[in-house]
Amino acid sequence: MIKDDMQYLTIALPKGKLFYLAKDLFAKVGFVADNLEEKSRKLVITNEELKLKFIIAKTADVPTYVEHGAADIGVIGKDVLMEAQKDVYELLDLGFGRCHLMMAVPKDKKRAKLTDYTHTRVATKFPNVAKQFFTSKGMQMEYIKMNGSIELGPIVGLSESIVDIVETGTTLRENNLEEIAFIAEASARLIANRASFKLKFDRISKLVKALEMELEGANE
Ligand SMILES: Nc1ncnc2c1ncn2[C@@H]1O[C@H](COP(=O)(O)OP(=O)(O)OP(=O)(O)O)[C@@H](O)[C@H]1O
Ligand SMILES: O=P(O)(O)OC[C@H]1O[C@H](OP(=O)(O)OP(=O)(O)O)[C@H](O)[C@@H]1O
Repeated sequence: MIKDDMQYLTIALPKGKLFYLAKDLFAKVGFVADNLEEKSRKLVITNEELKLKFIIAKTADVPTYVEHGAADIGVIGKDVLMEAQKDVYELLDLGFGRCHLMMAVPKDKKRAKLTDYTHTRVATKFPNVAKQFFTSKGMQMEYIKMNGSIELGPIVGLSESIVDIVETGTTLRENNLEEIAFIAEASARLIANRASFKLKFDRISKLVKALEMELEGANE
């Protein structure tokens, strides 16, 4: 059983926005499996011939699967990876899922400078990233962990600000919020389990090279 698993390469794909982008990129380098769909109720999809297993995972759990070796490699947004603080290798920037982490506040309650928000409440899905950012600015904050619709926080009086990702800026605009501090760029990354990277080095490094070539081709 253990020997058999050794031959397989297990890939964790996140449900949600990155799923089909990741699936399509893997398909371009020949990493495919029948019936690999985001909504599949079968959560492990195997291609026996290619010795591949795809795990369909909840976004925030991908770094956990990879850190523990339940998956050899995985695809995850840099934002979630920064927040998860897991001991994994980050192998490649896959270029899609581009967005950035930032702090935003209600337009009509904007304070003169960033440090004027010290000791206020910040609603976020990313408390670790937020804390690192505010600590680097010498600011102590109260963190309120949310799981979605973060922009609601200041509207309903739960917090004075948010830390979240922005892509087009539409959600901020539609909720009368304004970005006041940039925190970090994010995009999808290929990550690997540390032991798998050594034990399956040939296979993983060939995959990384193939993906790099594919991404370079797409950028030309
Ligand atoms: N506009 C965007 N909104 C959300 N995520 C984006 C956006 N643009 C790029 N991304 C990237 O896509 C990743 C996955 O987003 P998605 O909304 O599918 O996950 P999630 O919100 O964590 O999942 P869930 O809905 O299960 O909580 C993000 O972590 C981020 O890296
Ligand atoms: O700048 P925009 O293009 O408007 O995108 C940013 C929005 O997208 C994400 O939410 P998501 O769609 O993942 O829903 P969620 O609020 O449930 O996390 C993020 O949390 C913002 O709310």
